[in-house]
This record gives sequence, structure tokens and C-alpha cells, in this order.
Amino acid sequence: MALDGPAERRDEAQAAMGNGNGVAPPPLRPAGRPSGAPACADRRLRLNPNMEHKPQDYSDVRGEYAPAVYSALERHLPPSVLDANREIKLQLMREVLGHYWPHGERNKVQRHREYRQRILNHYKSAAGSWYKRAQLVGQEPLHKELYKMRPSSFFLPTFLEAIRTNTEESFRSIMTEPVPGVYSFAMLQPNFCEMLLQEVENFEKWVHTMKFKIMRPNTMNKYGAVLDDFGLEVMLNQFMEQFIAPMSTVLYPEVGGGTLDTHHAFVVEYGKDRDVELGFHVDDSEVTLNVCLGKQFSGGELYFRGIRCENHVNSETQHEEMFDYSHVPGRAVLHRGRHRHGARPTSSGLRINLLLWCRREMKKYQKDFSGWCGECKREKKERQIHAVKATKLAFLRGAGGATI
Ligand SMILES: O=C(O)CCC(=O)C(=O)O
Ligand SMILES: [Fe+2]
Repeated sequence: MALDGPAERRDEAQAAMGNGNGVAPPPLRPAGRPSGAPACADRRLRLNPNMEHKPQDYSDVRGEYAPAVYSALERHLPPSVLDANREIKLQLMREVLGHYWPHGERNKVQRHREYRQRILNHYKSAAGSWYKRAQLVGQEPLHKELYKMRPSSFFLPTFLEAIRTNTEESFRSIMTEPVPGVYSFAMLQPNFCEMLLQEVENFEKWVHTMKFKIMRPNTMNKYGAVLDDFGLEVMLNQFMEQFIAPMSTVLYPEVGGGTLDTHHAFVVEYGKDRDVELGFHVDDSEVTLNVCLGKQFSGGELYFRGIRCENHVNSETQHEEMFDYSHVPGRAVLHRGRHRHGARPTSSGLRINLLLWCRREMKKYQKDFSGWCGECKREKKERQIHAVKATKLAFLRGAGGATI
């Protein structure tokens, strides 16, 4: 019953901002000495972290790794470097982490970083310190209020109340769960959706005027934009940490829903002169939030086909795993990245959705998938049934033998 062809893995188009799923990092290697670092005999990382050491704050460090990675790695630095200044430690850690990437990947990340910086230098976010510097050449964001988290103007009161209460019961009270692991709930204020749509349009017009080549959100879309690229990254990180993580902590603990630390945020655009549909795929995320922003459209339903690990990504769909969802503006769908899905053709109008791929950069490579992969679970059940049958048979044979 696998009706949809092989499920593609949906990646970011231009740059993987961290280790891709399932790629085990090479072991830590000693790094070369950063210029200006104190000369010391032993420059090797400590195998065991120094838990008494309080790492510095790296929350302002943007780019290839999440700030949490630097804080964790600092505890592994050689004792002689621990008290060096922050820049020296940061430089050393960047060199260490540099060994983790294949060369091509590093170039891609570098190119993406330059691309984002070029945009940020011109398209001025209300929150940036480069705001004044760029005033003459750039374009104002249309809605500066979007660049700072303002919960009461972004979210519906029902949603905010559930998050404030912060219990599984309060989350479930505003949600439906039509198939296991897919949740739907009313989330965003209509005015926020409208403002975000206008901001994206403003950004795209500006890109067009500047004749910039825009990087699309990922490998499967020709339209849409990465929100993190034009100044919304900080706000969207708070969006994830304060408003998605509380839910994913209780709903998806087995895929690291409690330790999300990076995100990739973008909008996708479907309709005439845009993308039409989206093929069968899994996301490059632990947890995905998908919210329809508008406008008016027909079609574009999401279809779900069960959760699968890497080994079973193309295995058959069971009947009870099939589910179709019709988008409603302001309403969110929350699912695991590994929940196979696609989007049917948007047959008229224009549909724009906000996607937040939430990830765990500090991923522990999970070997036991049997807890969440639908096919692993089915195989395990089959093995158990088989074992029970074999035991019964052996018992009956034994009993039969005794009566003869
Ligand atoms: O169009 C949609 O709603 C689905 C989008 C999606 O699954 C994705 O961007 O990964
Ligand atoms: Fe997706």
C-alpha cells in the first residue's frame, strides 16, 4: 500500500547548518593553536568534561553550530585554556569543530554565511546593531514589530493559556490527534499571519529589485524564503524554545523533543506561478511545526503515511497510518520530522505556510528505533507472535509425545 513512491529526505537547499541526521561525527582531534592562544604543552581536549567549570555565554554566536555546542565543548578544553579569554576559546573551539565537516560542506556553510550577512547588511532588522550603518543602502522591514517576540500579539489566548499551564493535559485540551503523533491546534493571531505574509512579500520584492539570487528553503521548493536569512532568526529561536519545546518535551521525548537547540525556519508558497505540490518525504528535523498563514486556496492537503527510521523509510504504509489534513489559516500541525508526508496540489488560489524545523544539534545517535518507527514496531510484534506460536507448537508436540 505504499502509494506515493519513495520518500525523499527533504534537506536545506544550500547549506546544512549542522551534522545531517545519521552522520556520525569523527572523533575529537586535538586542534592546532589559534593565533594569540597561550602556548601550552598539552593542547588535547579532555575526554571527560570538567563539570565544575562554568562555561561562558555564547548565546550571541551565530552560524554553523548552536551556542549550546560551544558551552558544552568548553568543559572539554585543556585546563590551561579554560581561563583564557572568550575569543581565544571560541577560536580554538571553531577549529576543533572545523574538523567535523567534510571540506565541501564547510564551503557551503561559508557561502551561506556570507549570503546571509549580505542580506542582513542591507535588509535592516529592527533588532540588529548594524541597523544604523546600513541605513543608506538598505530597505526597511515593513513590520519591525515582527522581529521581537511579542506573545500576546503573535499567539491566540487559548494557545498561550495552554503553554502557560504547561502540562500534557493543557496541551491536549487545545489539540486534536487524528493519527498517533500528528497534532493540530489553533495557534496564530490572524493579524500576525497577515503581517508575516506582507513581510515576506516585502523581502521578496526587495530581493527582486536588488537582483539578488535568493536561496530557497530546501531541495524540493522553487519558491519560498528562509526567514532566518533576513533577520527573524532570534525571534524564531525564542518561538521554538518558549512555544514549541514545552509541547515537544512531553509529546516527543524519544526523538529529543526536550532538547531542541537549533531551527530552520522558512515559508513555502503554492499556487499558480508557484510550487504546485510537494512530493513524499521526511523532514531534516526532529520535530516540525507547520502553520498555514493564508491566503485563500483550495487543495494543498497534507497526507501522512506513518513514522519511519532510516532503514524503513520506504516500507509499506499500513491502513491505519494514512491520514489527510486540510490546512486552515492560523492553525498548526505538529509532527515528528520522520513522519512521512507530502502535500497535494494546491488547485487554485495561493497557499503560504510557515515551517519551523526544530532540531537537536547535540544529537546522541539513537540506535534503538523500535520505540517510534512504525515498521520497527510492526516487525517486533511479528517476531513476538512468531515466538509465541513456536513455543505453543513445541509445547503441543511435547504434550502429544507424552500421550503416545
Ligand atoms: O506544504 C506543506 O504544508 C508541507 C510542507 C512540508 O512538509 C515541508 O516544507 O517540509
Ligand atoms: Fe515536510
